[in-house]
Amino acid sequence: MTDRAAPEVLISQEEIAERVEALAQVIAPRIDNDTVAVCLLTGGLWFAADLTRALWRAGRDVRFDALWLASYHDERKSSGRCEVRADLQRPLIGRRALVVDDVLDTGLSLGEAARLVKDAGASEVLTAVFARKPWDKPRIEPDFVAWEAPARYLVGYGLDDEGKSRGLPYIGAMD
Ligand SMILES: O=P(O)(O)OC[C@H]1O[C@H](OP(=O)(O)OP(=O)(O)O)[C@H](O)[C@@H]1O
Ligand SMILES: Nc1nc2[nH]cnc2c(=O)[nH]1
Repeated sequence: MTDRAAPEVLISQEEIAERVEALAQVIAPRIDNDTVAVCLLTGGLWFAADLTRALWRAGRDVRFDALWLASYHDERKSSGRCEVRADLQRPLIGRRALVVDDVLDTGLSLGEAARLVKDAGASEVLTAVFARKPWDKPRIEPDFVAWEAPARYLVGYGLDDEGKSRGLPYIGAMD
């Protein structure tokens, strides 16, 4: 196994948990139990798992679905294209959707997901990201943001370095 330099911790495991809990309190009044949480795979999995459980504590037992999109592959810069690797599994017609992802950078992935969800017939599309990076003109402004991140290459809490480090319980910077 090759040892790499540990990432610089930007937000701790404890602070992530606090922010997810606080965000669920803000989101809960805007959704109902018929809302479908749409997790963007792969990176959104960790935040979506925590957020849906925090929403349950806030009184909302949402439905769950996932959409697998890929844009960065193993690069640190967006390819500018968003590939749909797997589509939604459940009917969305007439239901409110809450699209959940780990990070908003250029906004290409979240914007594309919101469009796909709307095209699938959702009555309303809300979007939530854990981290928002300071991109000049993102393609979409998320409805809910847990943490304003710096313009650095983030890893942990779903964010990967060529597939590694998604399981770090904190978010760190690699650059
Ligand atoms: O706002 P953007 O510039 O589109 O960047 C954000 C997207 O980048 C990452 O996905 P990636 O394509 O790396 O796939 P992954 O979910 O498998 O990590 C991340 O999970 C977001 O979906
Ligand atoms: N791992 C990772 N993926 C991203 N996709 C968009 N921005 C980032 C980032 O900072 N880190």
